[in-house]
Amino acid sequence: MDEPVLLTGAGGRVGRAILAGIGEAYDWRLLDREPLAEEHLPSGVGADDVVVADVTDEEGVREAVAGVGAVVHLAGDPRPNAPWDSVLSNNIDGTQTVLAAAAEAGVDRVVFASSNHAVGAYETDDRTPDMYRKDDEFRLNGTELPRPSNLYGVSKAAGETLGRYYHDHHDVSVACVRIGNLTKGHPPKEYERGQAMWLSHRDCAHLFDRCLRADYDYEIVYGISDNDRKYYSIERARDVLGYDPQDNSADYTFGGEPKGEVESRQ
Ligand SMILES: NC(=O)C1=CN([C@@H]2O[C@H](COP(=O)(O)OP(=O)(O)OC[C@H]3O[C@@H](n4cnc5c(N)ncnc54)[C@H](O)[C@@H]3O)[C@@H](O)[C@H]2O)C=CC1
Ligand SMILES: O=C1O[C@H](COP(=O)(O)O)[C@@H](O)[C@H](O)[C@H]1O
Repeated sequence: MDEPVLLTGAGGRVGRAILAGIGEAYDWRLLDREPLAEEHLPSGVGADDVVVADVTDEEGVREAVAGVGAVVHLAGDPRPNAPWDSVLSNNIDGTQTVLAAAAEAGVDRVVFASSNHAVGAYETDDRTPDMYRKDDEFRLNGTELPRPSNLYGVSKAAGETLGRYYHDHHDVSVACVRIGNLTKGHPPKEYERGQAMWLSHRDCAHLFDRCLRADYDYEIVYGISDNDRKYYSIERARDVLGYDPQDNSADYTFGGEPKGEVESRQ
């Protein structure tokens, strides 16, 4: 891609994982409401490429999207227990502001950080904990209706629907990635749900890279590694985006140690 890619929420966990993996592959414009630490900037990204703005600030966002070819929209309140006023402003209003500015500027594609919490209520008492385990065959594939776990999940479902609207009415390609649990270095420790939806840092960067390169119209995909324990299908991400994850929480003990290291000590 010749034009810059705008990354919102660049200073956060997901933003840093993306920049660590594919920071050198694109010409970036980075936006966050907090100033970004210089050590997290990829080489080639200077002060002129960094925008300190809130995604609810229409004018600031309009300036940030001017001339970009794509937007990766991560900025928002990531807390599953976030209160309504925060998700309404940061997640719903912020996402609408970003999508509207992108559509107005003629940006080709927007990649939206959705969440497992948009569908968390599929994890019913009668399905859990079996659905978190390797031999259980229950799968969500992205075609199901949202069933949010919480108001944060409602805001993510709203972001997906806003993406649908801006795709249908303004021809923006939109990929919504229902991210599982991004954890660096190892799957979440002693947490079955987290191990079923682990997204490693390298698979995260690769998945967003595919979202920036593949051709699609409107997609909802799950963003998890190729975990044995999965209850989210990654087939759509493989087929449409060419996602080819390298990591699997089954390669680690329940406590998060690489199995190879444990075996070599025995
Ligand atoms: N980390 C994870 O495992 C998951 C993350 N996600 C989603 O991915 C996105 C990024 O999450 P994380 O990096 O984990 O969160 P984070 O809190 O580490 O990073 C979010 C970044 O966005 C910025 N930000 C927040 N509200 C903003 C606003 N109104 N305007 C401008 N900047 C703002 C913050 O300053 C921060 O740098 C979020 O939308 C979150 O809901 C979804 C599922 C799982
Ligand atoms: O959307 C998100 O989901 C992950 C996983 O949820 P959890 O309730 O199992 O921890 C969460 O860690 C992350 O903060 C959130 O943005």
